[in-house]
Amino acid sequence: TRSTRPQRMLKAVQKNATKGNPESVISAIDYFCKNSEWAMNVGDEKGSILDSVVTEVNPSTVLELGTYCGYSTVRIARLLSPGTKLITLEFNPAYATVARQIIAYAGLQDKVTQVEGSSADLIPQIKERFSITTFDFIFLDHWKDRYLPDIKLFEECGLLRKGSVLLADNVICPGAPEYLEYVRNSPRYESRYYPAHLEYTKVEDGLEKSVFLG
Ligand SMILES: CCNc1ncnc2c1ncn2[C@@H]1O[C@H](/C=C/CNC(=O)c2cc(-c3ccc(F)cc3)cc(O)c2O)[C@@H](O)[C@H]1O
Ligand SMILES: [Mg+2]
Repeated sequence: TRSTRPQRMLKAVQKNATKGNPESVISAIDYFCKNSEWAMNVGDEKGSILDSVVTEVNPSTVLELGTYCGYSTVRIARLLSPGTKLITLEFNPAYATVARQIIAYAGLQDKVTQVEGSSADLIPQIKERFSITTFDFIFLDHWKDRYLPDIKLFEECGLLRKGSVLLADNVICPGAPEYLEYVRNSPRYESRYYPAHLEYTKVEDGLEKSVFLG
């Protein structure tokens, strides 16, 4: 049977990137998406904004919702201080399998805890399963209509502390209007929009950074 796009992306990484070199893995995926097949990775332009926010926060505890093929997982994990781990949630086993191989090719498997399942089920289990009290940094890039319910779940489960930073992809395209309305109007968040473009296109998109105020 025909391969899937994630499988073709993995092949491109194995062919064009250098094992153990995260930068080359990122470049290989961006090259594949620009020259062969578009895919919904955060991409290089928004990825650079992601890098700058991660570097600024220098988090000890990180959560990513929506691993997909692991592109943003690699971008984040390569910037983490030694001993820091990132938890990434993905409920599609086929995507999780590709991501595992791409993260391993980058040599970052020791900095990443991949968890297979839905954020709705997993978020309430995180404290206990991973002995986490709160997250310093959360990257939201899963189903756009799940951003709002999941941020409310973070609040309910006590996973946010004063200063926790949430960064959401695609707040313009495809868009997350209810999420934006919430974080921009809630007195419990300080929000800022980073304008950019939809990955590998000229279409307007951007990232929303929201700091939990406690
Ligand atoms: C039930 C919600 N909980 C979840 N828990 C765990 N993993 C989840 C969850 N939702 C979705 N996922 C996974 O996250 C990924 C989904 C991401 C959804 N992203 C998008 O739809 C998206 C879509 C676009 C886009 C933009 C313009 C277009 F014309 C076409 C597509 C661009 C992006 O950057 C995107 O992130 C998949 O790997 C999916 O299996
Ligand atoms: Mg996205």
